[in-house]
This record gives sequence, C-alpha cells and structure tokens, in this order.
Amino acid sequence: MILTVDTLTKRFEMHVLDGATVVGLDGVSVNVRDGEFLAVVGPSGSGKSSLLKCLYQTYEVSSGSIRYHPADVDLATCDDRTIMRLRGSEIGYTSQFLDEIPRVSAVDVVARPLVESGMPAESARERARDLLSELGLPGPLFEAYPATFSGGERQRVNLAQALAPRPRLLLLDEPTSALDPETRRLAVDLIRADLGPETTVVGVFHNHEMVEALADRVLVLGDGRRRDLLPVAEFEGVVA
Ligand SMILES: Nc1ncnc2c1ncn2[C@@H]1O[C@H](COP(=O)(O)OP(=O)(O)OP(=O)(O)O)[C@@H](O)[C@H]1O
Repeated sequence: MILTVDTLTKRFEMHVLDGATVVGLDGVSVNVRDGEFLAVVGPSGSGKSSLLKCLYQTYEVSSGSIRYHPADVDLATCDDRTIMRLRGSEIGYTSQFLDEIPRVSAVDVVARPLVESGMPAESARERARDLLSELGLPGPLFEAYPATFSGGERQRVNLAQALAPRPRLLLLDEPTSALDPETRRLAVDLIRADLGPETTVVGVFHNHEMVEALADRVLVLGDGRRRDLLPVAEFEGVVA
C-alpha cells in the first residue's frame, strides 16, 4: 500500500456567498496499492480534482487523513517542509494546463525537474527529447517556447514534464484532455512503456478509452462521495 485515504473531506467556505459551504469531497476513503494505476472518474463537479489537490496538498484538507506510507506521514497534517521535500523528490502532479515559464524551450521545460534533482543537463535534455518525440511533438518545436504552442502541443510538453522524473507517486489531472485520438494513443503507449512498477499513478480521465487502456482499478466519485471502487475489467458500462 502506498496511500491510505481515510474519510477525506474538503469543504470550501464561500465568502462571496455569505460564508455558505460548498462540499468538494465528503468522507472519501480509499487504499491505493503500490505500483497500481488508479483512475478517478465521475461527473463534472464530483470531486475528482479536489481529491488530487488534497493528495498534493494544493488544498488544505478539512478533515480525514492521507497516510503516505513510504515516508510514514499524514499528508493532510504534515508540515510544509515535508510536503515540499516530497514534491521535490517523489510526488509529482500535473493539471491539464502547462505552467508556462517565459523564454524556456520545450526541451528545457521538460528537463528542468530532472536537472533540479541532480541529473546532468545533457542527460536530462536527452530524456526530454525522447519523451517529446514519443508524444509526437514536431522536432522543430523542441527548442521553441511553449507560449506559442497549440493546446495539444502544450499538453504534450506538460505530460512529458510530469513523466520525466518517474516519481514514486504521480497525480495526473486530465493530462490528455486536449489531445486528438492519435496523440492520445501515443500518450497511452508512452505511459505504459515508460512508467515501471515503481511508479503509482492516480489519474483523472474523462475518456473511457484512456481508463480502459491504463487503469488497474477505477474509483468512481459522485457528489464528493465514493460511489464505487472496482477493477477496470468491471468498469465497462459505468458512466464516467
Ligand atoms: N477552489 C474552490 N473553491 C470553491 N469551490 C470549489 C473549489 N474547487 C472545487 N470546488 C467545488 O467543489 C466541487 C468539486 O469540484 P472538482 O473540481 O473537484 O470536481 P471535478 O469532478 O474535478 O469536476 P470537473 O470534471 O468539472 O473538472 C464543485 O462543486 C466545485 O465547485
């Protein structure tokens, strides 16, 4: 087991609504197994992104716990230094949008986390080039700035950057939403080939094919609650 999520609740106090509360997650419990690919599905507003943001601690948890076993810590309550250390070394997160860095080339955007964790710059750039070409990014764009890229091109850079360090726990929030079917297939092939059993993935996907091609198990959310947790083979027919 890598994660034990216990009765996780996230409420948002809406100051603009006179302090009314919006519930993002309502008592969600789930165990995440070492090395598995857990897909998180559910209708819009069901709490998928909130779950990932609580795991990454972008959102402060209202109640409940998130036991991260490799470091023997509760991510919901541990101090910021511990979170920053884990983010730098073993927990990766990517949303569907690339955080652009002005005047940094696509290759360097992808290589940056590797260089920051100590890989020599040329090896990091080589891995970055490999990942970008596996995702079908046209060669001439490798040294260009992602600010001018199309949505799908940017998302390829984003996904490559998330995969590059092969984190122990990778949180993917709709990393392929802007990709065409052909590029989505490249993304599936790359994720399967590049991530070994030492990486556990919790990934939000709207696309059924992505879930079926990648997931071991599927967590179904609805109105912030856990509706189901099932092996992917039994997932067919469930509305995502
Ligand atoms: N920062 C926030 N402030 C206030 N409410 C929020 C915030 N983030 C999420 N929510 C609310 O929490 C609920 C769950 O949102 P969340 O983004 O987790 O859903 P989702 O399943 O990821 O949706 P989608 O598929 O549309 O991205 C929604 O009602 C949303 O309005």
